[in-house]
Amino acid sequence: MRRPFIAGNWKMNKTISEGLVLVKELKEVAEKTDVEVAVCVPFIALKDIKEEIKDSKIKLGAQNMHWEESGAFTGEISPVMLKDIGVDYVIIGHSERRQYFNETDETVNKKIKSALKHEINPIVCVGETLEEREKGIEKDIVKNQVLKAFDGVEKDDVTKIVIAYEPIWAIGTGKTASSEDANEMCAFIRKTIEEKYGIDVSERVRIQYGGSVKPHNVTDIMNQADIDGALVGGASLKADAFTEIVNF
Ligand SMILES: O=C[C@H](O)COP(=O)(O)O
Repeated sequence: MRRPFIAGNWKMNKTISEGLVLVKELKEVAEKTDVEVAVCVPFIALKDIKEEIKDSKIKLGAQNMHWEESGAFTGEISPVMLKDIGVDYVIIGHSERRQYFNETDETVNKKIKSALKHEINPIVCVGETLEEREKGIEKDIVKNQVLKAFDGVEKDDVTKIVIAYEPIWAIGTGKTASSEDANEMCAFIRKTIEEKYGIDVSERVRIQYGGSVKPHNVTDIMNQADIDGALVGGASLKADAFTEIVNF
């Protein structure tokens, strides 16, 4: 019922020409699978990558955006600009943006509502730090992030949003949450959505896991009942590894 969704987040990697080489190699796997496949690429590569994948099944994502449509915001990119290129998804509130660029629950919420207004599907990231998990407050943290992210979001829009649960301690570290722990949190996120919007919505919203997803652990992760996909960092930079992940 929920279509599996594997998205690669290239982060600040790949020149345009390197990115073009990679997506050319991914077209075939996207063609042959029922899994939805997206690449979330640096802003400057969006247009060229779009041109390369326009006749393929690969979807295009950005990694951030401003919530305003235009204005004096030096260095920022607006939803109007992303839509003009034909972007399908935008990652919002990635932990690296929260940690290094002062992204807050409030800006995440503004960005989500703006993306929806411009018909770009948000992939909203939530997740706890290691310290928070060790204190046993990880569910409180994640619930709070989810509720603040969805504040004011209309029921009809909820399933346009993909939620990515990314425990911060698992990102780029080689440590993955056990698939059971990851599923437990994804089920908890789904419950949080159910409490706010009802089960008809919560059963349809897609929840990804992110954090050191690799070819060797993806099957186990994707076999979990409440995990509908993966947001893949490091392993999305190599065609063979990402292809194996998509073919979990
Ligand atoms: O957005 C992707 C996540 O931050 C995971 O990155 P990673 O697969 O390199 O751990």
